Amino acid sequence: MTTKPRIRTRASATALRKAATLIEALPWLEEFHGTTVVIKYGGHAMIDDELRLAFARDVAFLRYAGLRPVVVHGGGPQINAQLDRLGLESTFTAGLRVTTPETMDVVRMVLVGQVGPDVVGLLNQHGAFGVGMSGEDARLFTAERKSAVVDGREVDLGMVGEIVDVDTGAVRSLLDDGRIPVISSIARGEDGEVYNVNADTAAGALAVALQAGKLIVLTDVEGLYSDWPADGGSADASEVIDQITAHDLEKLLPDLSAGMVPKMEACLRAVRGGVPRAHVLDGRVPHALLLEVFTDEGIGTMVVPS
Ligand SMILES: Nc1ncnc2c1ncn2[C@@H]1O[C@H](COP(=O)(O)OP(=O)(O)O)[C@@H](O)[C@H]1O
Ligand SMILES: CC(=O)N[C@@H](CCC(=O)OP(=O)(O)O)C(=O)O
Repeated sequence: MTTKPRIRTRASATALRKAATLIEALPWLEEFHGTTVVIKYGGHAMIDDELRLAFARDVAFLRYAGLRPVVVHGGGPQINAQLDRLGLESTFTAGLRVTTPETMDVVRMVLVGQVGPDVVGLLNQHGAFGVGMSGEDARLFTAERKSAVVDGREVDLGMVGEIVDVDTGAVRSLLDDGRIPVISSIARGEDGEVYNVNADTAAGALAVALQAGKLIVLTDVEGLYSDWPADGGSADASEVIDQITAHDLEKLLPDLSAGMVPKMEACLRAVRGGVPRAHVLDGRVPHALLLEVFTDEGIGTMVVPS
């Protein structure tokens, strides 16, 4: 007895929805194919195991989709934990860690020896992509000592650096080779000293030097709130700004508080330096990166040129 071949004439509603989601990504795939995207990875998304796996999948997805992702990682909470174990205090001024030479050793050890390799390991579950680099390697970042101005007074921050030069040679070689550079925000000075650079700042400087198509900063809030801390004390009472021009952001900067300052400064620096779009996204949302890059709505706050 012969059996008739089964012909499927109708796709299920679920299958059609899946196809619609995939096809929604087509214009974005066309636009961003070959584009360099600098991603600052930090905050809560780095601590939660599920979110770490989702982040690695997203970055691998971007790479397989033909983009050129570069990851600059933070690690503030991990540095705090290590300092705590060693009985050393964590002190911040204007959102930056006051860095004694002793603290600098810990910062370097945690970022280059622990957090960076952890991110590389996650990415490499999806292919031989992740290559860790410190900003000291191949002269990626050159820094000068930076101080902060608080209430009109200059305050010494110790070994905190401000990036004055970026040599993108090694990062470009890795990208051309199909790798995903994973960068720790440590820099060497012309004076031979090692400096601690805020990771948001480092990501912004790198995005400009690479003339990236996007800078994406992942953090632990939905984006830039118009009113912080919100009236009523809860983030729910405040609205997320979905888009802001560099001009308007510059006016807003003096009113922002500590954690958001280096992020929004990095976005401003990137956009003013020729990066067409900079985003602050909620790293607590699984697959926030994919939602931003490949869907029509986008999420978080987008900074655009004036
Ligand atoms: N206007 C604002 N909108 C959103 N968050 C803000 C704002 N001002 C200050 N913040 C604070 O900035 C924090 C993000 O900075 P930070 O803690 O340094 O993040 P990360 O660890 O991701 O680098 C938020 O969790 C929030 O507490
Ligand atoms: C100068 C300065 O503050 N450097 C940061 C570098 C790490 C970082 O920026 O980590 P997050 O992005 O997780 O905050 C620090 O020592 O904590």
